Amino acid sequence: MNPDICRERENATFNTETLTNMLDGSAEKTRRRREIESLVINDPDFQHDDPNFMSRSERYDAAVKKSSQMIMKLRDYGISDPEEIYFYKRTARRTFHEAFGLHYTMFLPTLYSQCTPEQQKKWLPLAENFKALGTYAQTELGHGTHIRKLETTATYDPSTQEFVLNCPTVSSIKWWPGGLGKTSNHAIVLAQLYTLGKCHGLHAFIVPIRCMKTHQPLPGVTVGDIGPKFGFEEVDNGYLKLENVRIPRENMLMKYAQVEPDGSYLKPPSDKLTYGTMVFIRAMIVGESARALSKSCTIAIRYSAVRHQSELRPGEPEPQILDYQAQQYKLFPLLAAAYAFTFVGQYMSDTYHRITGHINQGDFSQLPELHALAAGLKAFTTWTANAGIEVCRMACGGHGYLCCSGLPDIYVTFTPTCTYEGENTVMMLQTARFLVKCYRQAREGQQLSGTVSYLNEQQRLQPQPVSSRPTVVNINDLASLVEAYKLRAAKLVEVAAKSLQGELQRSISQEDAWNNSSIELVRASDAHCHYVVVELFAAKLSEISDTAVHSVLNTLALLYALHGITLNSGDFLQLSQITQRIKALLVEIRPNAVALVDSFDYNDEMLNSVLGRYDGNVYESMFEWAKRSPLNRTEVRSFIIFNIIQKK
Ligand SMILES: CCCCCCC/C=C/C(=O)SCCNC(=O)CCNC(=O)[C@H](O)C(C)(C)COP(=O)(O)OP(=O)(O)OC[C@H]1O[C@@H](n2cnc3c(N)ncnc32)[C@H](O)[C@@H]1OP(=O)(O)O
Ligand SMILES: Cc1cc2nc3c(=O)[nH]c(=O)nc-3n(C[C@H](O)[C@H](O)[C@H](O)COP(=O)(O)OP(=O)(O)OC[C@H]3O[C@@H](n4cnc5c(N)ncnc54)[C@H](O)[C@@H]3O)c2cc1C
Repeated sequence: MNPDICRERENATFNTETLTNMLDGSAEKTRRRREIESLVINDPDFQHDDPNFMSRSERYDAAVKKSSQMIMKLRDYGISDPEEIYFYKRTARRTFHEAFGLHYTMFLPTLYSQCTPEQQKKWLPLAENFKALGTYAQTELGHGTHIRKLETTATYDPSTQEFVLNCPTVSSIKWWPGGLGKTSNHAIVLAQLYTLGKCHGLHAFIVPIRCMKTHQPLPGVTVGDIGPKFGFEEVDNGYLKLENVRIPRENMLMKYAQVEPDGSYLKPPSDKLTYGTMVFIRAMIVGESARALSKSCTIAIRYSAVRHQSELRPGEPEPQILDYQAQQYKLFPLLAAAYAFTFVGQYMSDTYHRITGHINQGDFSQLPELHALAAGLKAFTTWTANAGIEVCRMACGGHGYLCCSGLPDIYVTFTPTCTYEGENTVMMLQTARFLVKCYRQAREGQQLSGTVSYLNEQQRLQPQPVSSRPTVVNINDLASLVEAYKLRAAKLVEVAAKSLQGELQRSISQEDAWNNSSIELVRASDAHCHYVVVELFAAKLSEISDTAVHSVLNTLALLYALHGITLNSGDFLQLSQITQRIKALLVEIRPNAVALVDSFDYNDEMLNSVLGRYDGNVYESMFEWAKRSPLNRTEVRSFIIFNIIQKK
């Protein structure tokens, strides 16, 4: 064990196992999680070489094999709890997505949430036993964001009680769905529903695309892989062109909307229920932001504890780079954000399941807030985590750029979260749409609830414009900082609403007014989400009984809140002493930095990083890794070429 990393662990002021148990929910949950992870770690089938030594085709084939193995093994172990399956899979797939990922994350959830009981009776056994292997095909070449303009059609033929699926133009070809290119034999296809000559907008259909026996594309189906991407190498994101493909009427997902045998259309309680799967994934992505950022912080902080470089004081030995204030200022706010997002991810998941429970009972009243919260937090946390992963990579110097550091793979796998499941700017504008509506309701005296109730509070307490009020902040008191974020959010929502109002008074259209206020609208959503994150971080602290853990997390929460103020100082009164306070907090966190990342409890296999190894023996393992590179399998590779060049 590297002596530096040993010393770091000896200097910690809290018990990492206590914090790990808190993050898991209990000591028993930690035990069980580790037990499941050890099933993968000790399984020779999952001991393979670094995918970075493989070609794309090899990586895809290996991913399909791994997905298949995981299915068999989970069955053999009798593991069926979704959370335990997740622990098993994330250990086996390490940093990468799995080939069957879309089947689990979108195809199955859509069947669960949008099929009638009869349809579930038919399709769930097929899908849960992987006879029907599916994806979620919504995006087209011409449209990803603006789904009301998707062009694929599903036209009902009452004479045969079938839908005829068509991609009428090149721009209507389905493009991007994960697992579509080579893996799936079915797809949930989002298409414009036409019946009795009328268009009823976007609906979901189960479309067989490959023969369940031969896996050959079915008649009228052109399907394939869209080619190499920035990452996601294990996933065959694909294209799908449908030409007069007929499916039975029963293949339209009819839990909410129905087409009768004669073609008559029964509309849903809300036309946004078709969008439900997207809300689910957005909510889950918040937790993915926490995991990607916490993994990156684990790697960068452990490496920074063992890396010695340069000179702090002349004549002294080279210090650990973690002792540089600049290195701490890079990494510790990200470590704080990783903890914040871990708690927000738990809150988002709980909120999603609570509200969808009400929706399943027919209460749709909280759907707008769920949509706004999932959209905003997905955008807010992925933007922060995406940038943070790059900061962690660069904080590791040259070795951070090696694939064996794990950071390039974390980055290229994570970065599309800023785009898929709702491009982040578009999502922030969706949240803004909800905030402006709530602001106007508060102005009219309506009582708001949930995460926007502060808009009432500000109106009631101080009717004068929010922006005119002084921001007095006690920088050592988290509650005071939460109030500052609340005031900032209220102020920026008011600024955005007033910008809209001002545009409208110039008698331009609602749409142009909206577009001309987009900068303020996005900033208002960002401020709202930032307040929600700070507020939830503070609320979590009140649940922590262990004083040592409470103290270190309180320090992190103060750092997160104060650092956020410096990043947005234009929105807060720039409090000059904040920078000094931040410096003091960095010093406070320094002895606990490694223990704090240890508490995330990522085993080396899952971390997949030579720099972030638990034992800190970085250089030896880097050298061993490099020697396994395919280019080093022969001592001489292109001698012939050199020979030719030398002869000229
Ligand atoms: C965890 C790891 C997973 C890895 C795999 C992930 C693979 C990736 C998969 C994908 O990317 S699937 C495709 C994802 N695509 C999108 O997310 C498309 C984004 N675009 C949209 O969602 C919509 O086009 C829009 C931007 C929301 C606009 O929709 P629309 O034009 O219909 O709405 P508006 O006119 O803006 O608003 C109307 C009204 O509807 C409400 N609303 C919009 N969306 C939803 C929703 N999902 N749920 C509930 N309500 C919604 C919106 O708030 C408006 O309400 P009011 O203000 O009128 O009350
Ligand atoms: C790795 C990956 C996996 C994917 N997997 C799937 C999948 O499984 N299934 C599936 O259906 N799709 C999938 N997608 C597609 C994904 O959902 C879309 O790419 C995403 O919704 C963004 O849409 P777009 O590509 O049309 O971007 P665009 O909307 O064209 O974005 C381009 C720019 O336009 C801006 N813009 C667009 N509309 C507005 C507006 N109203 N106001 C302001 N600015 C705007 C955006 O902010 C952005 O800056 C995947 C994509 C990726 C990268």
